[in-house]
Formats: sequence, C-alpha cells, structure tokens
Amino acid sequence: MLTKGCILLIEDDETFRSFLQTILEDEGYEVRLAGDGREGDRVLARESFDLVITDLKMPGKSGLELFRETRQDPGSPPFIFLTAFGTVDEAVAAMKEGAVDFLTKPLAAPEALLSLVARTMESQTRNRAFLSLKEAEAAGLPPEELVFAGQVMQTLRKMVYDVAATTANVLVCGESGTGKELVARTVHLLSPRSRLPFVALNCAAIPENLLESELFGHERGAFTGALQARQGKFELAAGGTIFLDEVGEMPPAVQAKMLRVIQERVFERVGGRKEIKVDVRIIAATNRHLEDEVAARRFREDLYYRLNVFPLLLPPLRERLDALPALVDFFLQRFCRQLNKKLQRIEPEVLRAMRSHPWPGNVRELQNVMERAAILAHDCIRPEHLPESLFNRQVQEKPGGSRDMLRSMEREMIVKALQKNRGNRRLTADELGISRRTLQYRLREYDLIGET
Ligand SMILES: Nc1ncnc2c1ncn2[C@@H]1O[C@H](COP(=O)(O)OP(=O)(O)OP(=O)(O)O)[C@@H](O)[C@H]1O
Repeated sequence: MLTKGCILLIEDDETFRSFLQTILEDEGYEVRLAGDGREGDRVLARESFDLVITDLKMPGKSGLELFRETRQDPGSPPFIFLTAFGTVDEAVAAMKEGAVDFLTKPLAAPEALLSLVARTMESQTRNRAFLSLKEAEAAGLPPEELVFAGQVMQTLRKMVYDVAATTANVLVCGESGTGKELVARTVHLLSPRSRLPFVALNCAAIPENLLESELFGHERGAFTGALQARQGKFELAAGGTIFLDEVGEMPPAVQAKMLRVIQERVFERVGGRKEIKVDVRIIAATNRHLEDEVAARRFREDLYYRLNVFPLLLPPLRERLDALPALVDFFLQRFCRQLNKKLQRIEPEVLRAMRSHPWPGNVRELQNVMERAAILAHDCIRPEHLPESLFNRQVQEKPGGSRDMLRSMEREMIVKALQKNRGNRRLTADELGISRRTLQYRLREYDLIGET
C-alpha cells in the first residue's frame, strides 16, 4: 500500500513517542523515529521526509536548533513542534521563523495532531504538484525540480534563494524553454508565501481585449458575454505570487493598470467601481529584450523599472553547455523512473552531438530529446536514439560560433522542418522539440510567417 507520506518523529519521551507513532501509522503515514535532535539530524541527512514532528526541548540538540539548521537547506521538510506549556513562547518564535505550527503536550486530542498533519501534507503536495502539473495529472509522477546545473545556474541559485526571502518583484529574462517559469515557481516555493497560491498567466496567449479581465476580473455585464462577475488572476493569487509570462506582450491600457497595482496595490475589476486591495508578489518573464521595447515605446518605462527590481537572466542552453551532463543525467533518471527502465549509460558520442547542437528550444528541447531517447533505448543511449537534427553537419563543423551564426542555423532548421512538414506548425514544432508558441515567436522573429 502507498503511504500518505513519510514523517520523522523526534521525541525523547519513549512512551509519548510510541503513542504518537501508533496514531500516525494507523492513519497511514510512514514514521521514522529519533530520540533526540542529534539522532534526528543523522536520520534527516540520510533520508528525505514530508514532515518533521519534533519535541521543542530535548537534551543535546533541541528541536528548535535542528529546525534552524535544517531550514537553510533547499527543499527542507516542514516542521511541527510539540511543546510543553512553559515553552509556548519559543514555539511561537519558531513559527515566525517558518515552522508550520505547534501543539502543546500532553495532546488534548490526537485528532488535532492528525488534522494538522493532514493539512500540512496536503499543502506540501499542492506546492510540489504545481511543479509537475502535466506529469502529476498523468499519473502522480515525481515532481519536476529545478536543476541548478553549470556555473551560471550556480550563481543563479544564490540569487533565487536570496530574492525568494523578500517580496521584491522579479523579472526573469531568457529565451523560450530556458526555465523561466520553473525559476518563478521555485522562487515562490522558497518564499514565505509558498503555502499561498501561485497563479500563472501567459500574456501572449490571451487576446488583447480579454487580458485586462483575465488579470483583474470583471463585473457582470461589463462587456458582451460577461454574464457573471468573475475574479481575475490578481484576486486568485491573493497573498501569493502571480507569474506573468511574456509580459512584453501586454497592451498599453493593461500596462497602465498594472502600474497602479504595483504602486498603490489596488485595482478595480473591469466594469467595476469598487477598489480591491491586493498583496501579490509579481514575477514577470520575457523572452524579448524589454529595454528595446521600452526604447520603441511599446513598453512603459516606469512599469519596466517596477517589474525589473530584481532581474534574473537565464542564458540559452547553447551558452551554458557545462550544464549539459547534469541536465542529461537528471532527465535520464526521470524518464527511466517514468518508463520503469534501467538505462545506465550514455555513449560519449551522444554528449558530443549534444554539445554541438544549438538547442533552439533550450532545456525544453533537451528534455524532449531525452524522453525520446529513453523510450527508444534498451540498455544504453546511443546516437541513433537522438533526432536527426542533432547530427546536422553544419552545426558540428562550427561549434560554439557567434550568435548570428547560431541564429542563421536556427532559422535554417526551422525552414527545413517547415518545408518537410508542408507548413504544418504542430508537426514542425514537434519535430524541433519546441512548443508551438515558441515556434510562433521564432517565425515572427525570423520573418517566416509567410512560409506557413
Ligand atoms: N534547470 C532546469 N532543471 C530542470 N528542468 C528544467 C530546467 N530548465 C527548464 N526545465 C524544464 O524545461 C521545460 C521548459 O521550462 P519552462 O517552461 O520553465 O521554460 P520557459 O522559459 O518559461 O519557456 P516559455 O518561454 O516557452 O514559456 C520545463 O518542462 C521545465 O521543467
């Protein structure tokens, strides 16, 4: 039977510990035990847990000390404290530092603990689930996680952690598929808002006339078809984070309203008069040079500065090839798990081909390539498991060339794929391992709209 989650229980009173163990196990949780903070520390170093329930005061290392040390680690589990009446103040202090909650000993009713544990587990799952929405929908597969591979990402890691602790607006810049949304979700996850909503909206995917109502909601009758009043994304994200992808596509009227939300923290629904207060952290993303948009007066300069309080730049994959081995390994393990396969090795030729490829679809493309290879391969991944585009001679002959050269190669690859697929964008995008949206940008960028 699948357990509902794994809990580390740290308690020095043996009787109380086994009482808690019984009620948690009866409820379907897997429980590991430790008799004090030091032992808890050792267990935590070996295994991962969904939750830690710990006594606050213990000889040796206290639960509070352990909590403070542990929460420095990314992805550390939530803590619930058990405390005697005399030490409630300390438990309250721990909550201010990020602990989930505390319960006083002796437990008045085990139900209180069980419902707190259930709620914590649920919010853990919710927080993780958003990282793997598509996969989780499919089969409750393991969550996606951001791999900080290569030097650039190592530097970025620190920035992500630092900015997550604040409420500063963040602007994530990078080509399509570089991981902007994943970074935004990770900032949210690591922030004190992690248990509140993360709401994402792609500004390019919504028709201009609907974007305002999508963001700010509308009142009934605000426009033809507005039969019901509806909350917008800002209201849905209350207290949490809103992720605005392709923010450069935002039309001027919406930009003005955004500015007001940032400056005054209020807005009105479309067709409404009532001011609605908001406390939402904004993470915006763009794959355009937003400065150019500002210079061309397509994007408000004042809004740009408000959004760009903390910029995070994700370079294209071809400019951080040192990240390849770790990413390849990560995706290989993921797809092996999903496909229930054991593929141990990757032939050196495969990595060589990967190093010479311009990766127009960036990490998303690599992920697709790895999935395809994992499906095709039986024992180890060989060159024949890679798509043909990775063996484009031209690319191999001129690795690491200038940006212009890469762009012209990318254009050529798109033209070829379009021709091969008779202008069918879905097939073309699939072949290139990029999303249809990315293809759409590229077509516009390379002036290829007429080719389809
Ligand atoms: N560093 C990384 N570690 C693990 N997975 C990654 C990483 N970077 C990107 N990915 C994966 O690549 C895919 C694309 O990432 P994401 O959607 O965040 O990119 P994006 O820059 O927001 O793309 P777009 O601009 O097209 O929306 C996702 O499936 C994501 O999980």
